Amino acid sequence: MFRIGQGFDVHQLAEGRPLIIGGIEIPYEKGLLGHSDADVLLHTIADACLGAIGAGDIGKHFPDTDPAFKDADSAKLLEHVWALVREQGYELVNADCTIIAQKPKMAPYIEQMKERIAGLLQCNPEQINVKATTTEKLGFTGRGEGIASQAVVLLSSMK
Ligand SMILES: Nc1ccn([C@@H]2O[C@H](COP(=O)(O)O)[C@@H](O)[C@H]2O)c(=O)n1
Ligand SMILES: C[C@@]1(CO)OP(=O)(O)OP(=O)(O)OC[C@H]1O
Repeated sequence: MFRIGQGFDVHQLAEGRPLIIGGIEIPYEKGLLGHSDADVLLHTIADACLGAIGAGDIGKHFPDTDPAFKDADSAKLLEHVWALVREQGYELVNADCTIIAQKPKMAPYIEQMKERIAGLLQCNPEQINVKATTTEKLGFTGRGEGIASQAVVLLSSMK
């Protein structure tokens, strides 16, 4: 049996924060603001996984009102979500993700992100695709006010 899920997330860019996307720290003048480390890409993958198993969203599992998740490492949150997926007997077919950011250039970091995500989802980097696009300077992403991300995951049942 196959199950599909999708995720979408946005975080604001702010000074004085590290920019962490896909579990990788990217050198940049600003970072993403959130209750956690605000890793917008890992959040969308977690949401897509939760969607695929019909388990709600990351806000339900890791409320932003809970001090336990203040400055949380999103890689740990995704590992927890992935354990739920595995408990239900699913494995990853593939994940396809898009980072929507005017700046900085993501291309130099894409391979590292794929490897990090594959490690978290216990699969091969070939099963993970990460893309990036600008919005041609249009909208909040185009003005550099924030970064968005979306992801689709396909799971298959091992039963
Ligand atoms: N933050 C970004 C945005 C884009 N890229 C790469 O540039 C290509 C062209 O982007 P357009 O928005 O002009 O289509 C895109 O396909 C990515 O390869 C990037 O690395 N980082
Ligand atoms: C990850 C959590 C929890 O620390 O907080 P944020 O980093 O603010 O992220 P968001 O995508 O807004 O929602 C999920 C959260 O509850």
